[in-house]
Amino acid sequence: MKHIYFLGAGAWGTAMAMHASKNKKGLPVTLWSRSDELAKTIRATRFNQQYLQDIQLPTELLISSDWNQLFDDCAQEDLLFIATPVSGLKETVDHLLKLQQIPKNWVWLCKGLEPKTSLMPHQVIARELSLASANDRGINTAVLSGPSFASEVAKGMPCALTVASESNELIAKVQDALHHGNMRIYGSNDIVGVELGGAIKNVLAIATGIGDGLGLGLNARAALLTRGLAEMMRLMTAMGGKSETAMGLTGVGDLILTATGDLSRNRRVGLQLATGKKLPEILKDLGHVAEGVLCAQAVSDLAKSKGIEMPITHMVCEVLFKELDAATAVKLLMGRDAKSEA
Ligand SMILES: NC(=O)C1=CN([C@@H]2O[C@H](COP(=O)(O)OP(=O)(O)OC[C@H]3O[C@@H](n4cnc5c(N)ncnc54)[C@H](O)[C@@H]3O)[C@@H](O)[C@H]2O)C=CC1
Ligand SMILES: O=C(CO)COP(=O)(O)O
Repeated sequence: MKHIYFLGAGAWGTAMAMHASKNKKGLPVTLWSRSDELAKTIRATRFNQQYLQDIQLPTELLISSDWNQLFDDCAQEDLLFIATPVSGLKETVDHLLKLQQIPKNWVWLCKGLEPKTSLMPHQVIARELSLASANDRGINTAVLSGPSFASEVAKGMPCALTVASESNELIAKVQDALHHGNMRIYGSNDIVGVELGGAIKNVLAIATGIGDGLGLGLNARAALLTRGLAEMMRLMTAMGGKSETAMGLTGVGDLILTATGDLSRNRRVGLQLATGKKLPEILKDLGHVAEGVLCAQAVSDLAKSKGIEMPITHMVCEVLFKELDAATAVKLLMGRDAKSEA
């Protein structure tokens, strides 16, 4: 590996590129933005004020918006991180596959499902690779996830993440690139469990934000998180993931962080829904993606197609898309019939 690339200069791509640029081997790291203007501003000021306020970028981090020259000097064994939201995955992969020369190790950082198809990110990528007949281009893939607010990572605060892949070689490569300083990287082979944990915790963070915003109390919050975790585990195992993954960093770990930490965009959406503010206005003011809003329906549809009950997720969809008022949603959840906990 000679070079590390990050595609997508939002909060998370920027924070992770900053961390990677301090790698033990002194490998060059390039952060690519699709916006010429943002790339120019970051290069001139060393700040990405649009997505990561008041945090200075290290001088060694390279910034580019030149797609055509980005990989001119790349080697196949280089590491490429795709840091766009789920909505940018398809386009990014399609663009990559049109280039003559690209790194062959891809790791995505997004947390969600594709709307309408309910596909997990690894399935979206597999679909695009096979549509482009690119399966034989020897691309190795992995997902990196876990409890990690971008601003804390950008400030070098401690955090632990999980990389999941079928390739132990790629897991080791990602650990080599990122396991240093205040970041620990654990390995896993459970791609489905890791991806579903990341998507579902975002929906549950909206639910917890709603509950906290309505002032339902700490008992309610604990109940919501625990029953939400049960929903996560049910869908995960039905889709072939491991229940242990739900109990790890990318499951309960990220759920605790996102549902209870006010830095979470998804939680903030929930808090504002509880005040009666309308979704379009909330999203306009947020200035960032809230993946839980984009994937709640996809999670709910996937659960339905597998015959899995996810009442909290279903109620989040009703509040988000059917204008069900938040207090009524709570009443409906509390009014469900008594049942066994398992
Ligand atoms: N911000 C955080 O703390 C964390 C975010 N994530 C995940 O990482 C993903 C990205 O999140 P953020 O960077 O925080 O979002 P953000 O809203 O801060 O930035 C999104 C960035 O993606 C870019 N983008 C969107 N579509 C694109 C495309 N087709 N091609 C190239 N660039 C594109 C936008 O221009 C923008 O720069 C999300 O799935 C999120 O759930 C994961 C861990 C932590
Ligand atoms: O995924 C995250 C933390 O692990 C970020 O969560 P939000 O997108 O809700 O801010």
